[in-house]
Amino acid sequence: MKIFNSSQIRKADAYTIAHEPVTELKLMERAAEACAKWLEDEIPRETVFYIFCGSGNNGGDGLALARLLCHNGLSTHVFVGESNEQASEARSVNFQRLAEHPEIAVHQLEDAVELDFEANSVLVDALFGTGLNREIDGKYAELINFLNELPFRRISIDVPSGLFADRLIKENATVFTAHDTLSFQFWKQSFLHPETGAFCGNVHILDIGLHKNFVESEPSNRFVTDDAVIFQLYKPRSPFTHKGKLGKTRIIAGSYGKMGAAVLAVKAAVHCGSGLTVIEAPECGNEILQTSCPEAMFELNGDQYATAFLINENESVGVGPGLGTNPDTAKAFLKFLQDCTQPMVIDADALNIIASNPDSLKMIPKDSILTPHPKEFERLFGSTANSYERVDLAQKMAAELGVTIVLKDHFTQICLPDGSVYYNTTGNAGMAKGGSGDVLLGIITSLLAQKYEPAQAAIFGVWLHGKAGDFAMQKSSVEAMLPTDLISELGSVFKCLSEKKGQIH
Ligand SMILES: NC(=O)C1=CN([C@@H]2O[C@H](COP(=O)(O)OP(=O)(O)OC[C@H]3O[C@@H](n4cnc5c(N)ncnc54)[C@H](OP(=O)(O)O)[C@@H]3O)[C@@H](O)[C@H]2O)[C@@H](O)CC1
Ligand SMILES: Nc1ncnc2c1ncn2[C@@H]1O[C@H](COP(=O)(O)OP(=O)(O)O)[C@@H](O)[C@H]1O
Ligand SMILES: [K+]
Repeated sequence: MKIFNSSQIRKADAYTIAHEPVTELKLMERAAEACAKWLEDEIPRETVFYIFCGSGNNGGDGLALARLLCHNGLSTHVFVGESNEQASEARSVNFQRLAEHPEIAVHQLEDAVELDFEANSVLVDALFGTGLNREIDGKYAELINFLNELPFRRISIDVPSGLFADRLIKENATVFTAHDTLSFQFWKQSFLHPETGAFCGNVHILDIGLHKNFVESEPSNRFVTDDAVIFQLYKPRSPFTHKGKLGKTRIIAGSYGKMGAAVLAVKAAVHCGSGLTVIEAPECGNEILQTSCPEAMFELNGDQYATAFLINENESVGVGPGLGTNPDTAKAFLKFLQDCTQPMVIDADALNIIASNPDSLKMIPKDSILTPHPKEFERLFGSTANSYERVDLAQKMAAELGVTIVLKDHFTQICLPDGSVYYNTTGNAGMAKGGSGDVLLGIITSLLAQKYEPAQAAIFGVWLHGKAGDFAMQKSSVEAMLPTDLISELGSVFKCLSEKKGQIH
């Protein structure tokens, strides 16, 4: 799914109105219908809805929503400002149509502070959407601050009021803090970054049928990895395959005291379908690795830490978890980096060694995949003021170096050598536990061995990793789930994928 900025979203709207054709009023009705359906499916019927409507079309959505909810027998209050006369025609018509339902209580926005809210209230924010053009202050800020303190579920229509669709806000800016955001047609960039996404709660993208021709032809180099992308990438196994056709994965990981990282990476590689898997590690890991993952072959690269790296053609290499940064390991790794020509997956201490030897950046084989967390990224490429600038820098560096950079985050960003960026939306806070990144390295390297193109392996691997995390969370909790559970859940994720792919073809 493409990510569009505010002006592109306005163009999508206008294009749909002109080419479907459909009136602005009808499009607003579609948006309100989609919200009403979501609310009726998800929220108990005995709820009282309080809908706060601004002066633009976001407010118009709120007014239409109030009418639809009331029409379906739900208890509804709306709040409007004084400036209804400046509104668009579609919003004005929806304001007038409130009269069809005299049971809808209509209040002034400033009266909210005096109101006795019912115990079973839900607050709906239709104050500002993609038309926000400055920070919120004055009366609107007071109202939003008041609503944010009330002990009720809060739901935003299209965008939490106070957030811009496509840029950062100032620290301490006033923003409606939503538990859920019902947004139209596209993910907005601000939902995907921690500084702004934290205001959105759970995001639900509702289809309102914006014109397909516009979506296809309008350029964007930012995407969200959606199910359509994944179904296209996933290659089901041929029944006639054999292990020799499913690639050889080499995981180079582990040192004394950090052998768990190697165990997690190699197990993830095996569970992700690698035909043959080798774990290259120091002697101190031999017994641990052979016992915990008998499916993998063991090859020695040192005593307590790696001092030599083996190069084998026709293998896909994933290097770094638990490797350590002993000077002998660093020296051997840099030589290996220089001698290798095949794309590889580079994580953790291997990235730290590169960061300490900046000249080695240009030795990274083209099409390799780097998987830094934010701190590792900073060590490699320098600090940035915020996550928006960080993804811009990652996008630039990926293109300059001809590599894929997997910038690990809540919504991990996969920056490809062609300059495009894919945001991943699977995964959850239960994965914020040492070892989750080691699992990711194993998954991506395994896919690379199975002849997924590097960019595909990165996009698909990050999605699989997050999806396995979501399955693990359902069975356990964000607190208790383990990186090991991600590996166990890979089976269920592939099962779902192959069943769904079977239904499509
Ligand atoms: N695109 C689509 O596909 C569809 C879009 N739809 C909906 O339309 C929404 C976009 O509507 P929109 O363009 O009318 O803008 P919106 O966000 O309601 O606010 C603009 C108003 O706010 C004002 N204003 C701005 N900042 C302010 C501030 N800080 N403090 C105070 N005032 C401020 C500004 O007035 P100004 O003061 O600048 O003259 C203007 O009057 C979109 O989010 C979605 O919900 C659906 O109906 C159908 C499909
Ligand atoms: N809050 C979160 N939401 C979604 N994914 C997360 C979250 N926290 C961590 N992750 C994922 O878990 C992994 C952690 O990687 P990393 O920091 O390298 O861990 P480690 O090196 O300890 O194994 C990344 O893939 C990251 O995207
Ligand atoms: K809103």
